[in-house]
Amino acid sequence: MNTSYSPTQLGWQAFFQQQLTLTELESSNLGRVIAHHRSNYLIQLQSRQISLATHVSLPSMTVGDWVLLDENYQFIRLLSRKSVISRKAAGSKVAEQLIAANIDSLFIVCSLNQDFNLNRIERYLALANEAQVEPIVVLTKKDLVDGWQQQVQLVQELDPFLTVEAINALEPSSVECLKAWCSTGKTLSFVGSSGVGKSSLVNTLLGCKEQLTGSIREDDAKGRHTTTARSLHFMDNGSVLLDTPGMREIQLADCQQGISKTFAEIEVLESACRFSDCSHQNEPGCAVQQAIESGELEVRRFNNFIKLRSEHQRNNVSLKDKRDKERALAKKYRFVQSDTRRLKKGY
Ligand SMILES: Nc1nc2c(ncn2[C@@H]2O[C@H](COP(=O)(O)OP(=O)(O)OP(=O)(O)O)[C@@H](O)[C@H]2O)c(=O)[nH]1
Ligand SMILES: [Zn+2]
Repeated sequence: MNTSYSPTQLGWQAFFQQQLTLTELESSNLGRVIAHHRSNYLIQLQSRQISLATHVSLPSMTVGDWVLLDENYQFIRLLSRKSVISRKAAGSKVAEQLIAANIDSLFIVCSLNQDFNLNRIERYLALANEAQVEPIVVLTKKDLVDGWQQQVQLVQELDPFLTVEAINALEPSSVECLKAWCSTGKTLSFVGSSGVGKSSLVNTLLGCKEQLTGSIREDDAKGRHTTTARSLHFMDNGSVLLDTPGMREIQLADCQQGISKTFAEIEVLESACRFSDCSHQNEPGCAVQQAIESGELEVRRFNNFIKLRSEHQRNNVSLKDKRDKERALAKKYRFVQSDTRRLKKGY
């Protein structure tokens, strides 16, 4: 690929510049991770792409990360992230999986037909709020649904300050409203279930067919997901789009602030309960139950809050336990290494 990009077109911002010395700025190469495959990372530099083989010595990286490379394109270090979206890895494995790094806004994509689900939107809002990136809820397939205005209203009721847009992802004039977030140097990411129209949206915004979409997937006899890896695309106006594959399971881990911010009004109610450890079931003086009875708080929203909070607590305990064990093991290795060195030197 011979296309040349300016640092700003790659999403370079003052936040990253501040992390470099003058010498590093003059003598090193800067690159952005644009794809993460099983055995390598694909790095976009200003005028070329390079492949960096995955290796235990490399930190865990994800699409959107900025890396510093020496003059021979050898890895020096990963730059501190402005934001990162992560989840607990799918399945029973206890690990955090990075989804996207250094993004400015997150498009939460949900279709207005069968996929429409307020609980799922709240889950994604918690992710965006944890990462402190601006969430924009994008409701697709407006052309296929009558009465979509009602669904827009339901999403808006989750938070009066939330931006909610209903669109037809296949129609350029319909996605025009999203261009306000696509300004030069900004990185946008998309999350949402498989088939909701993320790749279609990327294509319409880019004005081309860079991403294969579901209609092409339907020819795939194996029925595989169209988007198999996260990837970055560069828009002509200088913004960067980061597509993610549809995720069947987004379990929250390390997301306490995100959950608090998403359900702020419930936490305020909780603090007004008579008992500080109120379970909001049938205790006297429960402000949460009173709010549900008066219609001020929706039962669905309360149940989802309890569900996400307990899921988070469960995952966080296992993650913390894993990290503590890893730390203890690393300390043990360091001790054994220094002990061996000491014995070799004979003192
Ligand atoms: N009518 C209509 N069809 C849409 C719209 N958005 C997406 N589609 C269709 O829905 C199907 C799935 O769209 P994709 O863009 O592949 O969905 P995706 O979210 O990228 O799916 P994954 O790659 O599996 O994560 C395709 O056949 C699209 O043409 C829309 O707003 N209106
Ligand atoms: Zn209570």
